Amino acid sequence: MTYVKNRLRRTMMFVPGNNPAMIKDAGIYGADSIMLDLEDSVSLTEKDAARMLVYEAIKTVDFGGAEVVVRVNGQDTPFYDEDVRAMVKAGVDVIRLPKTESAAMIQKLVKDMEAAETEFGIEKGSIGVMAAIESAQGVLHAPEIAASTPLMMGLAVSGEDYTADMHTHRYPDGEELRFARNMVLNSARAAGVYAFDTVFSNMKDTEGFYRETNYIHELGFDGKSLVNPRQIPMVNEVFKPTKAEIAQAKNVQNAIREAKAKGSGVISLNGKMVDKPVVEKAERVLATAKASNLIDEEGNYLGE
Ligand SMILES: CC(C)(COP(=O)(O)OP(=O)(O)OC[C@H]1O[C@@H](n2cnc3c(N)ncnc32)[C@H](O)[C@@H]1OP(=O)(O)O)[C@@H](O)C(=O)NCCC(=O)NCCSC(=O)C[C@@](O)(CC(=O)O)C(=O)O
Ligand SMILES: [Mg+2]
Repeated sequence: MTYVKNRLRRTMMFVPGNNPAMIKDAGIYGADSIMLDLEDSVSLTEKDAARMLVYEAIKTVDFGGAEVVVRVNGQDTPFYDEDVRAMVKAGVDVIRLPKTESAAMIQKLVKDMEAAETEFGIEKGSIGVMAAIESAQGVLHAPEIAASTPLMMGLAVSGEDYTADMHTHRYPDGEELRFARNMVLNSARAAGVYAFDTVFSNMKDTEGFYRETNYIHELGFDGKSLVNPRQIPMVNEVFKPTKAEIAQAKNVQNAIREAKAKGSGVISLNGKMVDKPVVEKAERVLATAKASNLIDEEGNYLGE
């Protein structure tokens, strides 16, 4: 497996690391990233067995081209050292550190990964890291955490632990997460890394899931942590650029090409100004459309 810094990461599905049936089939649902969990979905008595299972799975299971992320146990637990060592040896793509509260915690993770890479003769820097922001301290230090290492792939908001730390609960309107979401997203963008929204745990509330996914898509998140495969197509639907958005993005690209040929960086398209930020947004729409197989290399629309 190989860590790729830039790729489509709309859906990151948690898979409990002690559940062989779920792990075996995790690749069939089309998640962009599969997150094998050694932390809170695994009971204390199963930590060692889950680590061995996840290690074997990374070596042998076909995850259908998904990126493979492992959430190790926290640095304040007796499981962390062996989790990191085993996952580096297995050749995971990305290690997710839970309950990250400082840049120093990520720098320790990178050091521990380097030690394991040396031990097992693995190329340095071939595994990415990501940080879960799950507390008031984590949110306050999100800017430094995001910029703590060139290996940083992204930051994730973790709404369940965060709301516990803030002495509140999850509510349908998401007000309790507003500050954390904005801090994490802004910190990720400032450092040039990915931003992931938190899990939505009520599988029966489809309407609420769509509402939350639309909201975080509008804010600018790259993707969402998920707990169930039924959530994958719903996120993809929300994140998919429409045919009209793709056509508009192509018009913007053509218009700016024409403007540049005339020596200008700004032009009007159907009465609206097209300048650098508009072009950047159009490029992002086309990159997502391409990665979602909605257009070919030449930009021709391929349809659903
Ligand atoms: C929720 C439920 C029990 C529902 O079960 P159900 O059985 O009712 O589901 P069904 O829909 O009926 O399943 C249909 C078929 O899909 C298979 N299937 C289901 N889920 C699958 C899956 N995840 N991976 C692969 N396969 C799956 C299933 O095996 C079946 O396969 P088959 O029998 O062959 O048809 C189940 O999904 C599940 O266990 N989810 C993962 C829970 C988890 O990991 N929690 C920890 C992470 S959060 C956290 O820690 C908080 C956080 O840290 C987060 C942060 O940091 O962001 C924070 O602080 O906020
Ligand atoms: Mg958590």
